[in-house]
Amino acid sequence: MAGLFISFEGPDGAGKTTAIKSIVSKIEAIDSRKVVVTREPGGSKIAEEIRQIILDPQHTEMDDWTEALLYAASRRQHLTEVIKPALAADQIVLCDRYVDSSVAYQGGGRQLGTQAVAQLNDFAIQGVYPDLTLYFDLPVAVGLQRVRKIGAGFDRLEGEKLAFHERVHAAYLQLVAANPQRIKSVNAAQKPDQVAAQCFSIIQQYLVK
Ligand SMILES: Nc1ncnc2c1ncn2[C@@H]1O[C@H](COP(=O)(O)OP(=O)(O)OP(=O)(O)O)[C@@H](O)[C@H]1O
Ligand SMILES: Cc1cn([C@H]2C[C@H](O)[C@@H](COP(=O)(O)O)O2)c(=O)[nH]c1=O
Repeated sequence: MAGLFISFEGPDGAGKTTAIKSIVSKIEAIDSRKVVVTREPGGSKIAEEIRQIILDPQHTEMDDWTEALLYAASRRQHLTEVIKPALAADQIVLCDRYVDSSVAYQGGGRQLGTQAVAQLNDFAIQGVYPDLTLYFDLPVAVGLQRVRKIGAGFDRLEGEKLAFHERVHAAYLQLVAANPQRIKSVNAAQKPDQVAAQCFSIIQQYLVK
């Protein structure tokens, strides 16, 4: 498949969305391909509807495997409707979270097992992995503090206890160590413009000038 697929990963409040916004124009300045910004869970009508179900803080009774399956279903729909067509059209896809989030949050955080959740997602993604994944490295408590400051309240996942988020963090670090070719760490504790600059210096190596 042509195109360039980049995912952004990390704990809640790590600054992924903020960085993606400022990276788009930097990419467009040197690569003529169309840049598509999207996110998971979500990114298409059906996938966004699944997102609402998953993140609703009132859905306290949701079974952990149901949660994992819903993330995978949302991913499958998004991949089919948005990511694959964009890559086939030789576009650049910047995706705020993708399959590594499921491995870290459901595999690690929910303790369903990182291998089991990766296998579940194999059905959804059929081998479509990002060319590059930027991992936003930040202590869990700092990210949650940033989210708290926004004042919009926590969604169902953000509202989990600290131990859950620490397990997510540990699973991410394992993913980073196991996939050095694909996943590159970014220091997300820097100022927003420094974070964006570090992301872009990595992405630049994948662009067509
Ligand atoms: N480098 C930074 N330093 C301090 N604050 C930041 C930084 N980057 C983003 N923020 C702020 O932290 C909050 C969360 O940022 P953002 O939404 O970009 O994170 P995110 O990784 O997309 O979070 P989530 O995964 O929870 O959606 C926002 O209020 C944003 O303004
Ligand atoms: C894709 C994906 C996401 N999550 C979690 C991570 C976050 O807590 C929320 C999504 O909210 P965001 O503000 O858009 O980052 O969902 C997950 O647990 N598993 C996944 O596969």
